[in-house]
Amino acid sequence: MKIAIIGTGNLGRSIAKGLIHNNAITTLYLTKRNLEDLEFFQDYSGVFLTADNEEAIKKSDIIIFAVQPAHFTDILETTKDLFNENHVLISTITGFTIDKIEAIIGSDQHVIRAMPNTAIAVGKSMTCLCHNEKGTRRIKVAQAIFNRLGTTLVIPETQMQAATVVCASGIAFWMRLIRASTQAAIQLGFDASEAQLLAMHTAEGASSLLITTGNHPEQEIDKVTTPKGCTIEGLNEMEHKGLSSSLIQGMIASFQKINTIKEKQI
Ligand SMILES: NC(=O)C1=CN([C@@H]2O[C@H](COP(=O)(O)OP(=O)(O)OC[C@H]3O[C@@H](n4cnc5c(N)ncnc54)[C@H](OP(=O)(O)O)[C@@H]3O)[C@@H](O)[C@H]2O)C=CC1
Ligand SMILES: O=C(O)[C@@H]1CCC=N1
Repeated sequence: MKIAIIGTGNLGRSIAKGLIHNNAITTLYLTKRNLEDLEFFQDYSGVFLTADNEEAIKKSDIIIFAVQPAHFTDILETTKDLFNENHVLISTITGFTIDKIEAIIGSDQHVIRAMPNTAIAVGKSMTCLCHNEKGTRRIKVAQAIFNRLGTTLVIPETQMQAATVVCASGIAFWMRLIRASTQAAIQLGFDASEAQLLAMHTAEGASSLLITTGNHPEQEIDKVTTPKGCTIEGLNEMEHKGLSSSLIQGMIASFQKINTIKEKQI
């Protein structure tokens, strides 16, 4: 696949690493204005670095846009005449609706919005996708790409903001939970690196149990909670202190914020 990433910052770099490590490219054009921090990618065959978005678009079929929302309008305005029938345009840009994209480039392009997360760098992104009417014909192509880099779910566009909070911001939320678990393990006597190892792999194990069995979390919790034991003691104390409520309220606050950003910045 001939892929271009327009705006190779934090997310774009993660996508590039995932594509390279999963052999998902024939050529990969990476663009940004200042190319210095992309030099790491120069050693990979088939990967080209350029500050010229037009060159990258002309030489690619799948165009992944990963710039900040404030830059997207200008980039679309300056490149829209280059898009042709072969192009699949994938936008990862938070809050930038299909309507707004079509208002600039028209409705005759395959447009897909993707909301991946930075775990795409290690092939473990939960990526939500939606598409315009024409994009219906290419959604399978986008799914094929992102399925090589994790798991995908096609959703209505109206759920994209919520998906951003749950999946993209979600990486940060889960990191904090793992860090807190690490801090507790240190207090319980493990050194820092051991503590992080225990926290990371326990989190991975919990997640893998649900993915593999399809069970509800409470079914797995029931298997761990010995009556009068230490697990239920710890769980109940966490809930008295508001663990679930705090996580839910944080995600609702994040969702409220994303809707404000959408109104003010785009
Ligand atoms: N970070 C995340 O986890 C996620 C981010 N997103 C969305 O992805 C988008 C990118 O986020 P993120 O990677 O964090 O942002 P970054 O700011 O890290 O990356 C954006 C990159 O775009 C480059 N850029 C700016 N203008 C241009 C231009 N005219 N042509 C080419 N490149 C340009 C910038 O580099 P330079 O200044 O050198 O040009 C910069 O490195 C955002 O819209 C965000 O909402 C979505 C899901 C997850
Ligand atoms: O924090 C943000 O606003 C963006 C959207 C998802 C990840 N980063």
